[in-house]
Amino acid sequence: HPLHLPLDNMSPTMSSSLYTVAALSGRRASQQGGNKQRAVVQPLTADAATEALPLISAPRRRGGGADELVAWKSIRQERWEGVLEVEGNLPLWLDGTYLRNGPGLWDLGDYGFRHLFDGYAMLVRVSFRDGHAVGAHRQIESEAYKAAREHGKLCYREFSEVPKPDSFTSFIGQLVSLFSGSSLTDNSNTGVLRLGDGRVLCLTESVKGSIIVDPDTLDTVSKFEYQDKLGGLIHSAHPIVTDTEFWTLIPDLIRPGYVVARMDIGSNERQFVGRVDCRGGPAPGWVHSFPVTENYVVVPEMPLRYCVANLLRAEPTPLYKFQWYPDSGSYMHVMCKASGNIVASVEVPPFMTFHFINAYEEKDEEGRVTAIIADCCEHNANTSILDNLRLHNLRSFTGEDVLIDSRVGRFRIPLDGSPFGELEAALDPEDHGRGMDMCSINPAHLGKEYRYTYACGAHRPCNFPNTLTKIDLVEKTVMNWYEEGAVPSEPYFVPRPGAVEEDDGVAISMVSAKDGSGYALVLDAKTFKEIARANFPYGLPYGLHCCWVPRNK
Ligand SMILES: CC1=C(/C=C/C(C)=C/C=C/C(C)=C/C=C/C=C(C)/C=C/C=O)C(C)(C)CCC1
Ligand SMILES: [Fe+2]
Repeated sequence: HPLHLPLDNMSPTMSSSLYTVAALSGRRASQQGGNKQRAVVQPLTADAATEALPLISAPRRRGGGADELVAWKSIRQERWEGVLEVEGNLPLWLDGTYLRNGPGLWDLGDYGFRHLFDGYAMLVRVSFRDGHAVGAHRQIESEAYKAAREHGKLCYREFSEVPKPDSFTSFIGQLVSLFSGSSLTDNSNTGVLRLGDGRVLCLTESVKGSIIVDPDTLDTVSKFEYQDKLGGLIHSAHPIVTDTEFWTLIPDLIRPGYVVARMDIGSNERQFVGRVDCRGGPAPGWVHSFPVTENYVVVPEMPLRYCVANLLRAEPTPLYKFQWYPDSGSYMHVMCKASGNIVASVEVPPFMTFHFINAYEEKDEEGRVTAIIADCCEHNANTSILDNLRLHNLRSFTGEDVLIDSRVGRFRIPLDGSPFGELEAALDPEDHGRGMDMCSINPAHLGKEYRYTYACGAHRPCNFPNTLTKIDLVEKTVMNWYEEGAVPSEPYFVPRPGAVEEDDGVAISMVSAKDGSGYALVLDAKTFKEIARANFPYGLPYGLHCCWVPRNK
């Protein structure tokens, strides 16, 4: 029988199973002897489903928005789990769990957040076995999310939102807590990765927003506490992770620069490797991600720099916590992993990137390293991409082509002491619709020469990347997947066990469809054709980064 869940993303034609978490109203909680809001897990019966109250009362502020895409709608049921209906044939070797993190809840009562990156983190899981799929989603229980749920208002400083002080004393308190880091969010809504020791870690750019989750139950297990003295309140949201190592970048806002640190897998102790001093000022450039090669760490310094004044501001500025300093220059630094020494520091044309794709060492005929090649999703040095990602803009597509152009930006950083590096498009950006972000590669090629990247591209006119694209960086050719009105997330490459060829595997993306439904799309990475889709019984909000947890590993 169809269940009437309080979930506006629910497809009316499908039934659902398993759990709901209902936040009890004050009335129900006090009947049970408590006076705070409490969440309980209960088996989902038809009765429970109709009785379950929305976690945070429904936002009415947006004025209906019947034609609003499900990709940009909050999910207000904390968790769900159930068997997914599969169309097509899932490969039998696909045995494990795909996890995707991202913002899932952008509303607190009648108050709607403004930016995509503000939403409270939600994990999506699709577990594949024997050609079947089980899906689930669950909110991450960060301190920021729990406090918002308990008090019905924002309590921590998010990407663009800042708690409103209710008195002068609390304003002073907030300033003090900003410097100590205690008011910074731990809303871990950006990445998810599997460490070589099996722990699954969710991340954002605050160090305290590093949270261990259980990949099966999606339980929030604990904070990932660094047991070292490196400090730092913020770090890159994309550490580089292999089976044995973890590399991270910590921007230093006091003495503008970056600390490069390395951690052994199995440990919680980062070790200082080296430091890069900024060549431009007044603060380090934003480092959402960075690339590595086999022997080097590449530290990007872009003119979109952290801005302490904007970090302190109560209202978001057009560039949020950042400021664009075109005269400060753009640089790429290269650090030797073994010694921590800087082996190159070159000036490059201005750039704007969130995501590095990969990097590798270019060698001459004698095998000497002559240059570092580093590829990224580059937004033509245009910071307006941040404005593209405001929820109002995402929710109001008028048919006008407003998505900022992007390309595969390829840096060449010479190691011969030359002062300048190059930045050029690695292929004609028209081939992927001048849209390019949310990339993945075959992890076996991390830091090494590689040929393929999978990403979101554009079918214009659009206001957001709306295709999936496979880019052959050697042949400079592209294959695209597109479905009208669909919003696909990062196509995550999962290699077939035992594969030899770089593109032998699948690319998995979660799609928020135009009709309000949602599904996990499985593309053959070689042909880039759909081989199966696993349908969720409700629409999924857009999400960010993914990882793969093989079974029994
Ligand atoms: C910047 C500070 C903070 C928070 C930073 C956060 C949450 C950054 C998140 C960045 C993301 C998710 C970037 C993703 C980009 C995606 C793109 C361009 C997608 C394109 C589509 O295909 C705090 C930690 C809150 C405070 C300190 C400063
Ligand atoms: Fe990212």
